[in-house]
Amino acid sequence: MLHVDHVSFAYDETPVLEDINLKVAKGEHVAIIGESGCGKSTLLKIIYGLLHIKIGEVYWDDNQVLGPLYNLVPGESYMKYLSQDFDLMPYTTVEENVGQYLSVFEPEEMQKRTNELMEMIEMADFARTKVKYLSGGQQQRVALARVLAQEPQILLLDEPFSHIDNFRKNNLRRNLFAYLRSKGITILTATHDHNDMLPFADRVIVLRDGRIIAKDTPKHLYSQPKDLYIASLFGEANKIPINIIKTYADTKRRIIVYAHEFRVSQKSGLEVVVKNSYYMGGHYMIVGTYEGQNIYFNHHEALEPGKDVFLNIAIETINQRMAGM
Ligand SMILES: Nc1ncnc2c1ncn2[C@@H]1O[C@H](COP(=O)(O)OP(=O)(O)OP(=O)(O)O)[C@@H](O)[C@H]1O
Repeated sequence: MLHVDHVSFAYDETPVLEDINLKVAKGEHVAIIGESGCGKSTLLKIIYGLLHIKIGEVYWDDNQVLGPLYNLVPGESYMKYLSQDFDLMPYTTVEENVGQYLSVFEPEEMQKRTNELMEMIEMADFARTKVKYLSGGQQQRVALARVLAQEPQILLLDEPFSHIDNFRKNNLRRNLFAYLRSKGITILTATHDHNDMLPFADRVIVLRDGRIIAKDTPKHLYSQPKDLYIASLFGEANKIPINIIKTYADTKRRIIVYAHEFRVSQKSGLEVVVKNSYYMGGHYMIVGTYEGQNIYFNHHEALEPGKDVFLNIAIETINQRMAGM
């Protein structure tokens, strides 16, 4: 088990992480999500032992992770960290990069594993290409295969798909996380893209300004977000008083409503004035206003700016959000 025990950290005077307490079981996949600058990379670097912490401790089972003051070579052997700068050997080939840490005493096995990993990242055709000639996305894929080749017990992934085009991303995510699960590797993925974690993570840690503000399953976090910050990690969302959507409700409590949960209604509901319509492919995202507050909702067609429309949501959605309050 990984145990981050009440860790606080600052690079200078400004606190970057405050009282981080986290346990991750063997084989578990935990996603760390939050806006840019909230401390995700810093947390992964601390877990890997790249930064010296004065407050708190990190353990993998009974081994304490010792920081750079104690380790000449950064990083722990049972752990691998895929950083945002890929740490590749630019003047050697894809194949050599992937196979670098595999045992040369079993050449056949080494070749088989290298091929398997190159297939997984869909780079077999580039086996003999020098890494410096690859695009950013291709290099990121090679970096992934390279850390996997080392079969760590725990893998720390920092924005692992940030440079990879959408065309490949979905397939790669599915292949990678299925592979890691089949090997029982514990995973921590830092991301701000919910697509990296909703289908794959067992649990999600939400960071805001260096603090953990939620720990939950992806499904629960999405369906009952505690606040607008959390909901906004999943897409456009609104926070509005229940009684302005359902006039009969005798509570001013505010609930989160995702843009796709609104239905445009002819006669009743929340009355908004349309400001803009944005084409999103399968729908339009409309920005309207209600008493000076922007309201985001989806609709199948664009709406004329200045038009008054009524928005409604299903009672089931209200009940679900109320249950989570
Ligand atoms: N080496 C450093 N020295 C000083 N401050 C730093 C250093 N690295 C990061 N920071 C600051 O620490 C805070 C957290 O940064 P961190 O990179 O951990 O955030 P993040 O959530 O991973 O962001 P992103 O999603 O953009 O990668 C930021 O305010 C950042 O400016």
